[in-house]
Amino acid sequence: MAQYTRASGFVGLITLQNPPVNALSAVVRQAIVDTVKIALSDPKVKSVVICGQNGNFCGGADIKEFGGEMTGPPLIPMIHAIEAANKPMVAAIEGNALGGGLELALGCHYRIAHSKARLGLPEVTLGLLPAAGGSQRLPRLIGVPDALDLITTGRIVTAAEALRLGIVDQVTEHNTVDAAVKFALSVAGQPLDARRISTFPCPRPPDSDALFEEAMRKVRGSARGAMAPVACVQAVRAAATLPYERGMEREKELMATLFTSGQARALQYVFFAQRAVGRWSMPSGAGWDTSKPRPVNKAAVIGLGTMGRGITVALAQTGLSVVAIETQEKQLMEAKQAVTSMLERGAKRRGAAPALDRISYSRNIQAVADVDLVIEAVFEDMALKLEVFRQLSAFCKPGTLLCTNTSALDVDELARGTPNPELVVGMHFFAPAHVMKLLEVVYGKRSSPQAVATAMQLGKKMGKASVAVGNCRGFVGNRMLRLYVEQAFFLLEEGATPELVDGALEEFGFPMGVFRMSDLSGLDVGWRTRKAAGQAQPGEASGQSARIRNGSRYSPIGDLVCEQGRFGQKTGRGWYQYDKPGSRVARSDPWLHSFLEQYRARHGLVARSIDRQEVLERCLYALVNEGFRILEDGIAAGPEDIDVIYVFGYGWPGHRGGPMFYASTVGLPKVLERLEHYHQAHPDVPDLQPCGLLRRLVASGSPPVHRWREVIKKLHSQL
Ligand SMILES: CCC/C=C/C(=O)SCCNC(=O)CCNC(=O)[C@H](O)C(C)(C)COP(=O)([O-])OP(=O)([O-])OC[C@H]1O[C@@H](n2cnc3c(N)ncnc32)[C@H](O)[C@@H]1OP(=O)([O-])[O-]
Repeated sequence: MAQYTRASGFVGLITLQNPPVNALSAVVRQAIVDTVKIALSDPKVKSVVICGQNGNFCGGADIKEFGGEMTGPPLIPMIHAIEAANKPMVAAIEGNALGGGLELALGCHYRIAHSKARLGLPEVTLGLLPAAGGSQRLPRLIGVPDALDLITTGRIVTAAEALRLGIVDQVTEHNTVDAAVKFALSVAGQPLDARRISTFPCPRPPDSDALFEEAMRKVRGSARGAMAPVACVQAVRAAATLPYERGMEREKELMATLFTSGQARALQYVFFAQRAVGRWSMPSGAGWDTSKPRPVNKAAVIGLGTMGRGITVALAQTGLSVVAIETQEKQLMEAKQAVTSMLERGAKRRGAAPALDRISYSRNIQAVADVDLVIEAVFEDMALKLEVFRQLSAFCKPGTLLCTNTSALDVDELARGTPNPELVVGMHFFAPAHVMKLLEVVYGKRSSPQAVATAMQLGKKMGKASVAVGNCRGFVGNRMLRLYVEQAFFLLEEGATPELVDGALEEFGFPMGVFRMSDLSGLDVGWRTRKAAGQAQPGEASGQSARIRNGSRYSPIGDLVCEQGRFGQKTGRGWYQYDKPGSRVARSDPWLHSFLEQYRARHGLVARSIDRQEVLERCLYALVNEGFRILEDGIAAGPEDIDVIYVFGYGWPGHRGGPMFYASTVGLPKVLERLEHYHQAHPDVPDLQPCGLLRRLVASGSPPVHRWREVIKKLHSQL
């Protein structure tokens, strides 16, 4: 709702009241319409201020209402009525003015913001565009290039930037509502014609056609099939080329297409999934609501390779004191230099001072003595990690949380090597750790809920999408990925090329297909793991046994490519060829194609024609099937956890909502039928056998994804 009061005798004060973010629900919109009417018809009121309660202006349209039938007064006429008012309307912006919230403010004649306010039109991140006039008013106010930037990216700006761009008229360090009331009194009675943004001509840059073409090329390149960024460019172009009313019609048409596209539904699911993973739970029932995190003011990072450096930067940027430890002098000096330049670059981008003095460097592990939490990021080697943990247990003060940054090692085994296993958790960061948004917080059998709560809270402070998951080989992300990559290898054996597989996956929306990604991250990483596990065997063995491990189909193709010294971009050769080592432009490699032909001939495999549909079904359904197994095993608490991991850590396109959401949109019966089909065709790949949970969900009528938790709970209670 919205409260109406009078301030300083002559100012009508409308306060939006819809905690926590004052979203514009039907009730709030109705209350705004009613209170604006009261204010405008009260002869004593000379001007009006609109603000939000609890220091938060407005988080935009109520996203929860998007799924249902539209009720209450629509936003567009409501904002028009505000703009058409014959008394000055002033927005007092504290906290957030986002989406419909900023559009409401743009309907006002003046905008006063607190210095800590954040403003933006993030609709594109929800698969939409600013369709309450935002796409038409913002370019008229700040010009086409800046409006294009903000609307197509959804970038949020600070009050200082908003002032520089001309979005707000004044920024205050003091009480924003008081400042706005004072301002409203000062402009009472002044003409308003020049303050109605919809009447402004849209400033047209001289080379606007080229500008829009460039903007379109840019969004098409990065959107990977997402419709909203393209529609945003089209809407801004309408603002620049059409009269306001026609522009509004275009905005409406474009919005209607997006609203019913399915992509918006997927992205909105991701928005709520991101929040749902914060309400984590462990199989014991302990969770976010029952476990209090310990305060963390000082942390240590052990091992300053690529991961350790990124983690150090991320911690320092969060405001923590960090002790960065590396035993070798040369590596320590190199790491210090790298961390300093990463912090300086980040600070320059944000226009802030680099947090250099928060970090102290040491070669001595005893420097951990007074820290609250340690993140160990040494080489992925169990014996080495066990030794580090033994030393940490000796030198840390009691109660220090011991976290291991590992992508695959057994957190329970590490915990068993310490006297306080309840203090041990995994923190699986993704490279580069100061950039990538995902963090898997891995709880072992003995990890205390408090330790998990502390790691989850630290992840949140670092701005990560943090997901609590159970301990198993590869945790959630890499455990599922193995099946996806394996299918891609099998497809090569059966007749596909890296170009075909990557093309299908990139068309689906991944930034890179399996093979381009593998070239980027280095083929040798997986090869080393497979050798350690006894899977990769040297030589060119042929015949059935060369492609079987533990009774299941195995493809040695990746191992053979590695034996040629082809490790990907860093060696200039991998699944593709590159101009020189380190180059990023992948080109088709005839060597690889003839290698595949020889390989098939040696193994008696006859290449068949494979289409993109099969590539998608084999790779994606195998991945999804493992996702169901992970849910069945209780490693992830719900489908949202898996989807957040894949969208934020593995390049899964957000407009497809994550693998589990995607499966629900394909239809679970279809996913089940295709898995059955492929399992029948490949009985030597047991992983293709549909998971019991998938069968159960189909048998219970394929409920929507938000109801899967009920089925999973029931399943676990019967075990
Ligand atoms: C014609 C249409 C044109 C206009 C379109 C739009 O405006 S589209 C909208 C454009 N606007 C945006 O895209 C802004 C979306 N919102 C945000 O980015 C952030 O919430 C924030 C920055 C406002 C606050 O961050 P923070 O870390 O302080 O808090 P938090 O993120 O944890 O959220 C707290 C709770 O509020 C909930 N909730 C939040 N917003 C909305 C909403 N609009 N609606 C409903 N609910 C919303 C959220 O789910 C959570 O609920 P839970 O889990 O407790 O049950």
